[in-house]
Amino acid sequence: MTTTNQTIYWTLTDEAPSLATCSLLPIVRAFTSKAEIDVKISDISLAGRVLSAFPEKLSEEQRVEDGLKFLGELTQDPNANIIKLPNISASIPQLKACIAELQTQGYDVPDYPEDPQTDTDADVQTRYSKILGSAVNPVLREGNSDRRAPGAVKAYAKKFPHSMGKWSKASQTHADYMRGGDFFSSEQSITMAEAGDVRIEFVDQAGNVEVKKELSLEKGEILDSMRMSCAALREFFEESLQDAKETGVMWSLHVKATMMKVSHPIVFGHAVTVFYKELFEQYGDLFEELGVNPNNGIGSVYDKIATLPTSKREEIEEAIHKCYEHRPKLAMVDSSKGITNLHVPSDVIVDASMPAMIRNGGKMWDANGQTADTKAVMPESTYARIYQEMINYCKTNGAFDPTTIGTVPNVGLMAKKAEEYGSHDKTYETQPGTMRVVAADGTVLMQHEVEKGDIWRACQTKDEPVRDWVKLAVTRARNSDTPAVFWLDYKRAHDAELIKKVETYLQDHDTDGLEIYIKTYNQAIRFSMDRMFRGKDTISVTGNVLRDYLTDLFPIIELGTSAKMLSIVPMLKGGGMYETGAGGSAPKHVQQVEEENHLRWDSLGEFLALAVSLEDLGLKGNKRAAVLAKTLDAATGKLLENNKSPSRKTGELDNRGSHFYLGMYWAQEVANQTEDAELAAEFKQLAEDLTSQESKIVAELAECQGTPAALDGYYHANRETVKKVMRPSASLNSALAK
Ligand SMILES: NC(=O)C1=CN([C@@H]2O[C@H](COP(=O)(O)OP(=O)(O)OC[C@H]3O[C@@H](n4cnc5c(N)ncnc54)[C@H](OP(=O)(O)O)[C@@H]3O)[C@@H](O)[C@H]2O)C=CC1
Ligand SMILES: O=C(O)CCC(=O)C(=O)O
Ligand SMILES: [Mg+2]
Repeated sequence: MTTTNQTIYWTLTDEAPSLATCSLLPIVRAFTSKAEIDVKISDISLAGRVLSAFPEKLSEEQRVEDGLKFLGELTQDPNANIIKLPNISASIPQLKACIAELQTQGYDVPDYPEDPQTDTDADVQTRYSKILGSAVNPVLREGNSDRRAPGAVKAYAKKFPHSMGKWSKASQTHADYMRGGDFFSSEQSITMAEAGDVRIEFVDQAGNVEVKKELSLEKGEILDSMRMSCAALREFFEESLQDAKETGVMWSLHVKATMMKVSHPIVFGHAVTVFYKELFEQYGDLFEELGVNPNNGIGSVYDKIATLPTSKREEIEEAIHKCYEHRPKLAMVDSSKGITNLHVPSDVIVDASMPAMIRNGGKMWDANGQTADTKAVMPESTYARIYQEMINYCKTNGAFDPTTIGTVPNVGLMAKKAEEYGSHDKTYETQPGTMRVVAADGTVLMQHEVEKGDIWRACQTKDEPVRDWVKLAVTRARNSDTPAVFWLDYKRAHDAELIKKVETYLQDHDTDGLEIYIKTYNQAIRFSMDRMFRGKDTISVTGNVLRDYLTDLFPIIELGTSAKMLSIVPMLKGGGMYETGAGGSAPKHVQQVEEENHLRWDSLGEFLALAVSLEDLGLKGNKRAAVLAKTLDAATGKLLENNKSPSRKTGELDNRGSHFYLGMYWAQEVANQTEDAELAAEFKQLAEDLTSQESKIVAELAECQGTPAALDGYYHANRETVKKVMRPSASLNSALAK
């Protein structure tokens, strides 16, 4: 498939970003249409993905194109130009809610079968499993990741700093993680000297061999295998709960059940059944009958008991409450609604939750709506240790000061489902026996003894992405004239393999005058924090998980949110994907719209992404696109300087208002530039209209706020209704229509 270089594919996603798109896109198109650029929508929303999976269940008019499949193919095209907004990575409870909503709207999509009994159910479950969890990003990310805060954004944060919680030296907050029995302690890793096939096998205690999966590996590919002990995990949870209870600190769990969609829901489930141990002991059989799945959170218990007679239900609710008596305080997601950290596995996601806690002076919310110190539990020790380093740093030096600190951008290994983030189809909850990786000739390459309930997984890292990542790191270090640190721990089997490659591939590049280091995670974060504290910048060059974690951690400390990051994925095949920021789809923001018609979503990530997307079209020969890119950058700079970003408060400038300002500044910039006089003339009218009507438009955008806004759906809102909500200014709409 080939495309002209005149199309930008703009993804339609979920929640706050999809609302924002309704307001922003008409403005964007007013500009791009003058440069013969078509901005096409591609629907990759959760609802869109569900609908496209069951065409045979839908009428002709109800069917939708499989946007993800289309874009996945497009990533192989050197002219691909995709603007990717954050989407929901759905947990099972979210998927079920989405299905139920579509059914009430008249779409005959099947229920999610938790425990398939028939072939039809099994087929439905397979189709849904491709939609669950982080199903979008790995398909589109056919390149490595380059995320940073542009100069103008950093300057904005220094001029208008976000608030930071105070850190006390006496804070009880700390990270807690397993000291043994986890993936870190059991990791094994090999590099393929030649291309070849391997088998993942399970050998039971009687010696029977079951082939779990066959893999064709490329020359130079790294394959890891590792095990987490179920017994050690449960013991760790019990000890950490008792320790929290004894020391009087709140307890919170931080995992990534969305991205790590197979292993982390299991880990989450163990936390639930250990925390509510007596409950599950007492009602285990009943829960089994009712189909309670602790991996879906304690919320699953509440869901399933809803159908029981009142007296039984109340008895179980009583038993749940009894568990709290001898457990520590549990961190809350929404204390006003009684939603705890263990309710739903997708509510607390480690990449965003830990930085938010650190930004908050090490505190999370308790059941009374008060903030409290917390024991932040991340069972897997590999990455948890970096958070403890930052906590230590903040306890010693106080909170970081956004007006003075430097920046830590990231170059992340991500392409081709690198490392843990591609392990889902090679993750197993085991029976007692041996899990092993065997070469075609029968040689056992790696093996682990496993017990019942252990989690065993294998991870692949291809050579081509590693080469590209090293090159990207050198290029970024050169272009930003900034030291770069590879965060690689020689004690980790996988990293030891990677270090050999990095040392080899660095020699392919001119690194004269560059500062490039390889440091363990703890050394790397201390080095970076020390420099950041002194106002200096340091590029982090990391694997896939740290890419994800650090591109929330540092931006949330530096800028208040990772939404303000420029996030570029230079695709291996030459195209470009421009992600908007590094954060998620901000469900809380939608709630505010529904209650008060105020959208606090900041589209800065979209503005930055669009500018580089246009710049790329410019480099590929479209001169007007180049002018639009430059003027958009200038407009974004002005928007930041004049503080026209959305406010959190209803009645003040929101997402729609900041879009208006972007449009006004952009039109002014285009009208005033001299590179393309004809284009300048074409934008004179729009610039004048928007400038002269500024106060009227801003008033119209404020007037609509304060009362609830119905969106006719959450996962599959009615687009026409949303458009009306998101485009309430008649004056702005008519200026754009002209
Ligand atoms: N690239 C992707 O597609 C990603 C998708 N996700 C998905 O998003 C969903 C929610 O994830 P969650 O971990 O809650 O993270 P979110 O980033 O959605 O939410 C955390 C908080 O970050 C702030 N925030 C995020 N984006 C913006 C923005 N543009 N403007 C202003 N503030 C912003 C908000 O803070 P406040 O409420 O204080 O305003 C928000 O509540 C999940 O389904 C997750 O899987 C997550 C990460 C990346
Ligand atoms: O795809 C996801 O689930 C989340 C991705 C993410 O958090 C990131 O890439 O920063
Ligand atoms: Mg992330």
